[in-house]
Amino acid sequence: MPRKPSSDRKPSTASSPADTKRAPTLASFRSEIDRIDKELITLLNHRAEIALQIGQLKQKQGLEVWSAAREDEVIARALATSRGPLPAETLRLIFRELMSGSRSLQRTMRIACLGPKYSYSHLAAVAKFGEAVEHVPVGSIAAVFEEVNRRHVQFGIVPLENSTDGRIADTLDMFVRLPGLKIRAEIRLRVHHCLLSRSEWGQVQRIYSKSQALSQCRHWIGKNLPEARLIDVVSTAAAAEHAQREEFSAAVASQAAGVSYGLKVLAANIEDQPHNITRFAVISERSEERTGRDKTTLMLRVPNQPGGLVEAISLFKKNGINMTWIESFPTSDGASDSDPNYLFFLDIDGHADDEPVKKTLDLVRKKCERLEILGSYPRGECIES
Ligand SMILES: C=C(O[C@@H]1C=C(C(=O)O)C=C[C@H]1O)C(=O)O
Repeated sequence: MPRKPSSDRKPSTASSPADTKRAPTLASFRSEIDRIDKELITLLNHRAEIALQIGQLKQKQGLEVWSAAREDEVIARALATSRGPLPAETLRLIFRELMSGSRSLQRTMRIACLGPKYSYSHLAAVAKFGEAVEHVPVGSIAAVFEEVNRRHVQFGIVPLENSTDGRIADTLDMFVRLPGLKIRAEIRLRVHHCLLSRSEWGQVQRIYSKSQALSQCRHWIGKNLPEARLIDVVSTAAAAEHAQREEFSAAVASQAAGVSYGLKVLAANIEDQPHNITRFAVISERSEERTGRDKTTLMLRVPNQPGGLVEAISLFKKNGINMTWIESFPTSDGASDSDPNYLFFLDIDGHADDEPVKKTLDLVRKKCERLEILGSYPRGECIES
């Protein structure tokens, strides 16, 4: 049985420093904080016990412990309820870890991402799942998909697209290869790059990073370090490792990677566009339930003939369904030497179980040679890295 919340006692005002005739002292303020902390701990544990019971119920019903939709709702409500003075970001972090810790009482979730730790994929994983999970850094985006597919982990984090630099081909390619994996949630992470090094600015001869990060900073680098050699490595965190090992080299990576590898921040916020957002997908074996504020990602191939694409996607317009993303992706799927083929990746508003979306997808399917629903999931808010 869950314990009753500590007591019905209202936050005591009688004993508050303001009501005593004497001026409040440091000691009296601190004893008030000690009393509040005690109540908070009782309430936090009471909350965790209830979450544990919800987890047991879910297990009986064959549901998963983690619910992206519910966690978004809890955080949104906490932020809407708060009248300050705590910053919204602080509250968000507190609730994120509270839910992460509650989940871990039932099972340690394993989350794969492109590593090493402190890559942006890892930061996105922490932003979504908190710290009380086992982060499993792997060597490539393909390996993230494979880890989920082999059930070595429950979830994987993969980048889909960046607002400055466009789609991430390695991710789209893996959806072509393993279309059975579903997008379960999205994470929109505001990415701020730093130039990190153990050497001084004037000594930097080589800059390591992932190709997308170098591309997002290319004007800044061209202007400020025009002579440096740019070297593409598997991830931004791997770049920080190089910069730690080698003198006269630098990395473009997150500030957190700089702290972790003991590097100096030679310059911060070096991304060319201040609005630099990477959209990550949480992939798993199943889709998320409806929330009423969902989107759906599709992968389709249309006949290679005049109007093939228009005939399929005009059905969204006809049925009042908003399309928010489209990417064409060359593929060997269904292609021959004389007849190259393209797959299209699309995002539409709504959940595949919403009646109007379902009906429209049935019509779209008839116009396609192939249509995969890669997942329906709640629209993600933008989170700071
Ligand atoms: C308790 C639940 O399970 C998990 C824990 C949550 C929490 O601590 O509030 C919220 C969503 C789930 O990820 C639930 O679904 O309500």
